[in-house]
Amino acid sequence: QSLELSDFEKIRALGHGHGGSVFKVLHKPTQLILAEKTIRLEVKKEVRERILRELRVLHRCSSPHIVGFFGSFWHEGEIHILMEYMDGGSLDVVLRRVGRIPENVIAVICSKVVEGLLYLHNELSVMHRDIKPSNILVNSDGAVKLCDFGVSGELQGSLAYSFVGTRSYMAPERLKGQKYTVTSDVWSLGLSLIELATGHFPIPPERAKELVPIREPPATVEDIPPPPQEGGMVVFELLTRIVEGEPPHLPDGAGFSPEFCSFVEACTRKAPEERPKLTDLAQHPFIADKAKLEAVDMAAWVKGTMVRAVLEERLAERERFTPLPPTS
Ligand SMILES: O=C(NOCCO)c1ccn2cncc2c1Nc1ccc(C2CC2)cc1F
Ligand SMILES: [Mg+2]
Repeated sequence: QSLELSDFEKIRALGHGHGGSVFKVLHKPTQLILAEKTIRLEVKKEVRERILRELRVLHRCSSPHIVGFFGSFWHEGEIHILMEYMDGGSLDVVLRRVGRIPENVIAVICSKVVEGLLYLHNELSVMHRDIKPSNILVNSDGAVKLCDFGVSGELQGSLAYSFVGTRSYMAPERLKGQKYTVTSDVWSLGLSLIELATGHFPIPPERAKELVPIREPPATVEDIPPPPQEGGMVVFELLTRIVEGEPPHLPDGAGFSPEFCSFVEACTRKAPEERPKLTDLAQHPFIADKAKLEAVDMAAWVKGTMVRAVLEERLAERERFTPLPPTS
């Protein structure tokens, strides 16, 4: 196999999700800094082979809105997936640092996520199946990219039963066991946008809670507030509310533009057939005005959210690559 476990040197842990851990690693032969995700799966040999074969499709995947793929291999019951390192991290962590994200920045994020979903649909014929802030990554070049999408049906199937946690971005039709369509990703996008804009997961509608103030990023990683206690609302009550309750929406009187409110309202319609298709979304006024989007300095905004420690780490890496001026 082209990738060898021994060629990778762990630099630091980037996160631990349900079923998976991600490390920042150095690939010694190429000196590339990558992110290595490991997922423990006890599956038969032919299932392991099929997952690797299905992931190989990712080598043909090249889009500015999809996290790069460098290969994958099995080792002692764990699959290792090597991908592009995104130094700005995932939006769930960025959100905890800054409280909530300004609407003009959300419009840029939303536009790139829709383009990424269109790429997955048109080029790979796959739906994402797990759109949420933690699967949208940003970097200090101002890029916004998708990861953890269902490119391998086998891996998707093997992970299906590991869904835990009290927050579900799943569309009502999916919670009712009906078939998952690309507009289910649109529902999840709508929920994610409300969370980015208000700083709260939108179900149950927390009328009492004011908007989380937009904060300056903390000085060090330790100052990042912990994730909301997992023991939130009882899961069943939450899922019932999603299936039977009114759809979530942006709070009125909070200064969100009519275009933003209209975009979110369309995404979170309960009936999947009433939700816009990705091509309709791409032309929605909230994200169709490219000049408005280009006016946002995304690179500067992401840098502003990165704790100093990570920025210093990044500069050190850059020095490693910048050739020293020739000695005179
Ligand atoms: O990681 C996942 N869920 O996260 C939960 C486990 O922490 C999942 C799930 C289903 N999947 C079905 N096929 C792949 C994956 C997949 N991982 C994954 C997908 C795409 C990439 C592209 C290179 C960017 C990297 C990935 F790691
Ligand atoms: Mg993830």
